[in-house]
Amino acid sequence: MSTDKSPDQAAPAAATPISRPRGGLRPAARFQKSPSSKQRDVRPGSTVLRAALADELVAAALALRDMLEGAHLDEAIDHYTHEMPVASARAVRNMAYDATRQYGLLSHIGGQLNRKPPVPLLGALQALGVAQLIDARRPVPVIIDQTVRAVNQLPEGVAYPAAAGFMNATLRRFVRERDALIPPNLPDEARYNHPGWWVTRVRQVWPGQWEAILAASLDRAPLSLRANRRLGGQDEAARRLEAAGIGFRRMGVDGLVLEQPMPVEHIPGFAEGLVSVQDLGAQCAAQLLDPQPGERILDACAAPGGKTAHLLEMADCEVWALDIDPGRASIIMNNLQRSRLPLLPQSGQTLPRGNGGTVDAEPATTVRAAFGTDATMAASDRAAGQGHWPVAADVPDTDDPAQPAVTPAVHWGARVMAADAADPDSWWDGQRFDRILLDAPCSASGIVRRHPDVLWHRQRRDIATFSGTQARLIEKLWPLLRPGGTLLYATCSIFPEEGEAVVSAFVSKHPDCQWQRDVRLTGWPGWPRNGQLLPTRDDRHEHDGFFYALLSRHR
Ligand SMILES: C[S@@+](CC[C@H](N)C(=O)[O-])C[C@H]1O[C@@H](n2cnc3c(N)ncnc32)[C@H](O)[C@@H]1O
Repeated sequence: MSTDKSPDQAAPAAATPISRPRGGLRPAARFQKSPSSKQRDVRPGSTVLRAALADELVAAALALRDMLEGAHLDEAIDHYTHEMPVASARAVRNMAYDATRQYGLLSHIGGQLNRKPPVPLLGALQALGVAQLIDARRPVPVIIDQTVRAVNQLPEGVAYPAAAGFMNATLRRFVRERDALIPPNLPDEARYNHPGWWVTRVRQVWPGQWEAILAASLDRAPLSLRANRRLGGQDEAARRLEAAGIGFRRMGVDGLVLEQPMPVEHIPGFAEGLVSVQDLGAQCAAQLLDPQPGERILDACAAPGGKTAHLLEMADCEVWALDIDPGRASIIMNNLQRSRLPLLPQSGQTLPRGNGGTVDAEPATTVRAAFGTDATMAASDRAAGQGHWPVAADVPDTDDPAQPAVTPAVHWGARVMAADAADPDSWWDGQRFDRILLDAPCSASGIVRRHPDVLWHRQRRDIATFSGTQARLIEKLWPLLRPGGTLLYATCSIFPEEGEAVVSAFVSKHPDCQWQRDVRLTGWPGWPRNGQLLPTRDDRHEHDGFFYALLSRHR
């Protein structure tokens, strides 16, 4: 995890199914071309605290350009800032996030300023310059000067000979004609900084709340924490924060919201797993599913494992944590390790152990087929460069007198697998689950305030594609639930096509399924009966957008 996240974006990347960079990221900016940075060492650990604004603008423009071409914004920013001083990397992150949050307006202004569209990188730099000029606190001459200097640092082949003049002229024109370029009657995309189809759809489906939803989605999300109940819970986390002089509010049963975001490495107890970063709306999942000791639970789409960890913090249960993406499955293990939660050995696997030896797991069963060769814990261990995984069956050497007695049989923890939840034949052992969490892949339209790039990656037709995948997953997983068991269907979407519609269609076809609408959650007096949490800045219920439906299977 990067250590240079800005206060705005201190949280590690949340679970988000937004698209991968298309064709990989571009080469890093050539900071050595900058006249200012030529004379200074701007690498981390050097005495230089900040690169020139022109350098920061180049890095932000590269990241914005890549984001518009399909890259994850966070990944792009990390890529272009890893050699920058921490303060500059933070400034780049803030500039790139701010520009992404107002890209509807910036692209509208660009359309007015430019006779023909500039090459994408020059257009991204212009958008960043305009974003800086829109902010009335910024000194206009410095912004224009540094943005023009930044043009001269763009990689060869991007900036044509007159590009600096073009940038200078268009930024000055923006300053002169600002009011005419930002009239009150802007088109929806520019006015609400969401794609036009998105605005139309939210207006249709949430007629009373649509403007509040769009506004809340453009907010900077606060840093919300989940306290680990096994390590002292909310009381202990609160005590540690108070001792460090960090302002916070307690929210719900396990939640704490910091007054000021900060890099996660600075949060007391984060490294030891006392707290994890998780939105308050996401914290509802484990509470709704209500795991009980001794139960066998399936977390079907689990990476990066926030909800898996919460389930295990709540009860001594066995959680099968699946994710189709082996790389993301290994992140589940990292997160469980940090939270001091045990991994159960996979069938047929040999796991590394704390004292450098190995633990032989039980003989191979059908579960073994779930793993590709790259997805075993040992392989993930190597990839992640970790020393060892905490294993519930962490058997000490019996010939070492310093070691305690042999650990009794494993009875709770996570079995992490890289597997397709929609293909149970490839991983399921035939024993039904007591509870299933289906946190299905979705549009991520509820978590825009944390991932504003989702706005510019999604297309209208994607919503129907996600609905189809969600319907398929719930159909495939229902038979794995024991009679009397409970399935929690969840998405981080605000579109009913991915929530209410998927569940209604499913319930209507399955007489053994009952939708439990009268759910009460401790700490949530206004829990919505339709299970749809909408993104809100309300102090009492501060959260992202989620949809939850609790389904019970008749005996
Ligand atoms: C919304 S995220 C899950 C977030 C996670 N539950 C958490 O709280 O940290 C959806 C995940 O589903 C995974 N996924 C998508 N299709 C899948 C499938 N067919 N089987 C298993 N996992 C899948 C994606 O790789 C992604 O990590």
